[in-house]
Amino acid sequence: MKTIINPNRKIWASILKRPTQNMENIELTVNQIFDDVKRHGDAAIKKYTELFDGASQQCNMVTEEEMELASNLVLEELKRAIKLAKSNIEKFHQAQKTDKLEVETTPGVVCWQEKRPIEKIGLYIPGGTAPLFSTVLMLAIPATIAGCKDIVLCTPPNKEGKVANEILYTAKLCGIDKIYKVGGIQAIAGMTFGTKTMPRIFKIFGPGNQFVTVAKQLATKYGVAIDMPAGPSELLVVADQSAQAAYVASDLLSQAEHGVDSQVVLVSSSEAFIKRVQNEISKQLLDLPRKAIAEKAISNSKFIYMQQETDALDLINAYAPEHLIIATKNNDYFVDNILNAGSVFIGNYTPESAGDYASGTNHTLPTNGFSNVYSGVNLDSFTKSITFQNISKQGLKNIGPAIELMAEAEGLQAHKNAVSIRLKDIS
Ligand SMILES: NC(=O)c1ccc[n+]([C@@H]2O[C@H](COP(=O)([O-])OP(=O)(O)OC[C@H]3O[C@@H](n4cnc5c(N)ncnc54)[C@H](O)[C@@H]3O)[C@@H](O)[C@H]2O)c1
Ligand SMILES: N[C@H](CO)Cc1c[nH]c[nH+]1
Ligand SMILES: [Zn+2]
Repeated sequence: MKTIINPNRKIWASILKRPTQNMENIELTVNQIFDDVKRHGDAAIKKYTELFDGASQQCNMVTEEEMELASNLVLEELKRAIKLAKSNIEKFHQAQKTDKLEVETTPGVVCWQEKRPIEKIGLYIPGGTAPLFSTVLMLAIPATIAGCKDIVLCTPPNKEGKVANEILYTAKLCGIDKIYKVGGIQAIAGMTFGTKTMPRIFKIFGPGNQFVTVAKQLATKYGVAIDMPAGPSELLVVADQSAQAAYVASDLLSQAEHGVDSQVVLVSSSEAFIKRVQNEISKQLLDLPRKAIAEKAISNSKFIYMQQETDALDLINAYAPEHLIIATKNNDYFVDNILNAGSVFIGNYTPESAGDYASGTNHTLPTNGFSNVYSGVNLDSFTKSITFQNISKQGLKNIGPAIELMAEAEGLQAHKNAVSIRLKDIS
């Protein structure tokens, strides 16, 4: 683990490049699978499920009996933990509901905006290297609060063609019953085109590996919306001597264990502190069941000494991390000035894992620098705003002449006429 000392701004982009695989190869695979699923529907999905997940299945839908059985197999203690997380996630997302916004812009001209749910949505739950049942909570809860009606869930099966009990239990708890044992690119393609067994949906939500993320991006070319690119997990920690090296190491490892292409970064104004964190990482790694994955991700990670807080802030904003932990003497400076981050965790007692599971915020967040333009999943992700207006006779008298003038100046006579014909009747 090497420390980079006060890197020059010119090399920020190159040192902070994400450890993604060759995207061109992935795009090629994604295009081929999309084409195949578009032409051959379920048969193609079956073929790729066998190829990538090693599962041979006759039916790709989870049955009611499977749901029931799975729910009975989840330990009561874990069920209680899931329910606590559900309650907090519900509270935070319920509070995101906003009232109807109404403004009388000119006397007699009333404009308002109302939110309506997206009708048909698809939730992708990662399951390649770990069955992320917490993601079911993060997607199904806001979808239900927003009022989405047709919800399907896709997740990869294991080699026996089964989905983890915890995913099925959590889905049942959240009222989701249309579950497809399909993952990866083939799941995204299935929801994009629709097949005999899978419906075509309007918007796809959820995180995934690079294959899933590139597939979601391709889905947009076929008229399906997506929440955002939410790929391999990332964490940037900015910490100084006031932080606990062991805590910081545990946070960095928490995101490193997601996958070999995860990226974690430490920025600190103390070289001695960085050294302590690196030593702690080496120690803590030894006990991790996913040691090999975390070790590979750590090898791609960056430890950066930044003498000046102002430079550190600029670097963080340029990197636009998915998660940002702030543990410094001067937390307020970073909190007040951060521009680009998916979700921020403040102080020594706010591990990033809290947001992954149970504090209430959503863990489906933009990666790969996209937090400079995208928000993480929230209640609004599941709705669209419709504007309405109702203009009285007096209202049209008030703004009509301005509309007539503007329409004429744009050379759009029919637009002007639509106002003039009414004004003639009123006056
Ligand atoms: N950004 C976020 O909000 C967020 C949240 C949770 C998890 N994540 C990330 O989600 C990812 C989950 O990844 P995962 O792999 O465990 O599960 P996954 O479900 O995303 O992907 C597994 C699927 O990938 C496909 N696949 C695997 N290798 C392939 C290949 N060579 N060619 C084509 N398809 C292939 C298979 O179909 C497999 O079912 C991790 O990278 C994790 O960091 C991100
Ligand atoms: N850290 C992931 C988001 O990048 C979310 C997650 C789910 N389970 C554990 N972690
Ligand atoms: Zn995580």
